Amino acid sequence: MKIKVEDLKFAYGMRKVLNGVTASFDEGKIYGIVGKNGAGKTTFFKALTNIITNYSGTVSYNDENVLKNSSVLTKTGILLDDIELYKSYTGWFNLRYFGGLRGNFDEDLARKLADELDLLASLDLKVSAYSLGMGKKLLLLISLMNEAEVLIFDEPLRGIDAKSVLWFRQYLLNLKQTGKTILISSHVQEDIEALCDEVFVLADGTFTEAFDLTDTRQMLRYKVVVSDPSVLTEVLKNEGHAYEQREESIIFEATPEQFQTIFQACVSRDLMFEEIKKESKFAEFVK
Ligand SMILES: Nc1ncnc2c1ncn2[C@@H]1O[C@H](COP(=O)(O)OP(=O)(O)OP(=O)(O)O)[C@@H](O)[C@H]1O
Repeated sequence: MKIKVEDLKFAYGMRKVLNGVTASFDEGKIYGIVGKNGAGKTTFFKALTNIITNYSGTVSYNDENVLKNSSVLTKTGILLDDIELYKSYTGWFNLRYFGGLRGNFDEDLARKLADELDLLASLDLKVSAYSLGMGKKLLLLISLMNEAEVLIFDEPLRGIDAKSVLWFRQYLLNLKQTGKTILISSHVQEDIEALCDEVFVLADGTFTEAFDLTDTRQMLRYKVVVSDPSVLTEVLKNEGHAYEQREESIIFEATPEQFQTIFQACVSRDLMFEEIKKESKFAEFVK
């Protein structure tokens, strides 16, 4: 399903949070929404899913306005941090209740995924006895229960163990292959890099930057330590790259192809690279 957002504006009282967000999200892709604490990522997701409705602008799924036809949301799975589970009931109760709210509940699928997430045995316990990570895994399972066409995850991997993070990443990449539309917010650069095709930066109420992570010509930020910085800085100058020297490191921007040219020019002058770190430029907006 294609999601289209036009000029979305929303305020909590006097506090403007979304101030004219326009974007569209296609099938078969994973989108990252990043931004500082309080930038409005959760609020944006709530507006996409009718948890917040008193906004101006439009949100449509396959050209159906969600405010006018909320039934399109039966095809949406959402994980938000602040969904209140029934703590005095078991994991199974919560899974069947919330997982089944929007349609058929597939007990076999629930059991299979719970097993893969090492949560199966704990589903018989009351949620009040869950650790933070177990609660998060239960929320993850709930969001995956209704075979949604659109999946929206607010910080889905915060607090869960490394094995489950890898499991969940692979699960999402498989879902993407089946044509789902997936949005995810995260403060973890590796999760965004491993999962997302495109990244939008939310700041001051709008998307201020967008990065296409599938573009092999994207500019990366390199941070390197070399045996003789003067050789590298000379090569960078010759190749027309600005750079910054910070303690031991030299920092500059280049595409992977440009980096190869710089690297070869340096190596042919016997320069040793002691450390090479690279990161996508979006990384500065994630933390
Ligand atoms: N129910 C609420 N009532 C009033 N203000 C709220 C409410 N929920 C959020 N806000 C405010 O709206 C702003 C955006 O919050 P939101 O939770 O959407 O940000 P976020 O980008 O998801 O942040 P984080 O990265 O910390 O999760 C913040 O200033 C927050 O204090």
